Amino acid sequence: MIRFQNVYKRYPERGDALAGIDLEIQTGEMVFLTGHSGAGKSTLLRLIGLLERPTRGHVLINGRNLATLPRHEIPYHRRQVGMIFQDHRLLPDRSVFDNVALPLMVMGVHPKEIGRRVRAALDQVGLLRREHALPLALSGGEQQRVGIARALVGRPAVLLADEPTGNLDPDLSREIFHLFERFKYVGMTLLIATHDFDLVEELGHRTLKLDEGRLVGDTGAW
Ligand SMILES: Nc1ncnc2c1ncn2[C@@H]1O[C@H](COP(=O)(O)OP(=O)(O)OP(=O)(O)O)[C@@H](O)[C@H]1O
Repeated sequence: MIRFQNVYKRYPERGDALAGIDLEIQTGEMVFLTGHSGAGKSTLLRLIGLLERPTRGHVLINGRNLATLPRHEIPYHRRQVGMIFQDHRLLPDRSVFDNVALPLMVMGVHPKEIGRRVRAALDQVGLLRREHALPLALSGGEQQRVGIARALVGRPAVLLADEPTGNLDPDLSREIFHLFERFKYVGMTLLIATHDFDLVEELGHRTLKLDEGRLVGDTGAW
C-alpha cells in the first residue's frame, strides 16, 4: 500500500530531514513510527499525504507513483489518505457534526449522504450523542475522537496520525490506539507517529524507528 524508494527530503536551511528511506507497508498493517523530536516523522507522513514532495526518490501509494500523478488525480489521492494531528485542528465555532462533515462538504457530497456518513463516523468513535456540542465543550480525548471521525468520514484506505495522543493521559491514549486497532481489522492501513513508547511496546505492532532522517529500526510485520 505504501512504498518508499530511496527517498530524500532536503530543506535548504536544514539539510536532509529524510535520507535514503526504503520502506514497504502492506494493506491492513498498523505501523508505529518512532524517533526523537526532529527525526523526520512528520516529514515522512507529509510525503504520503502529498503535503510535501521528496527531493529525490519515489513514494508509491497503492502502486501509483505520487510524482507522476496527474494534477486532476491529486484530490482523489487526498481522499484515500486520512490525516490526524495532535492538536485536532477543529473549528471552535462549529458543532461536532459540522467539523466532521467539512471534508464531505468540500467534496460536494449530497446533504442526505453527509448526514448518514457523519453519523456513521461519529458512531465508530463513540460520539454519536455529542453531535450538537461545540468542540470546547468536549474533553481532550473526545476532541481527538472528533478529529479521528473527520479523518474517517471520507473512507480513506490509509490513515496517518501525527502524535495523536500527545496531549492525552495514558488511559485515553490506550483507548485511541485500541480504536485504531479496530480500523486495522477492517483492512485499513495505519501509520502512527508517536512518542508513546510504553504503549508501542504494550501493543506490539510493527514499529519503525527514525534517527536523523534515516530508518534505523524496523521490527517487521507482525
Ligand atoms: N517546512 C520545513 N522547513 C524547514 N525545515 C523543516 C520543515 N519541516 C521540518 N523541518 C526540519 O526537518 C527535520 C525533521 O522534522 P519533522 O517535523 O519531520 O520531525 P519529527 O520527527 O516529526 O519531530 P517531532 O517529533 O518534534 O514532531 C527537523 O530538523 C525540522 O526542523
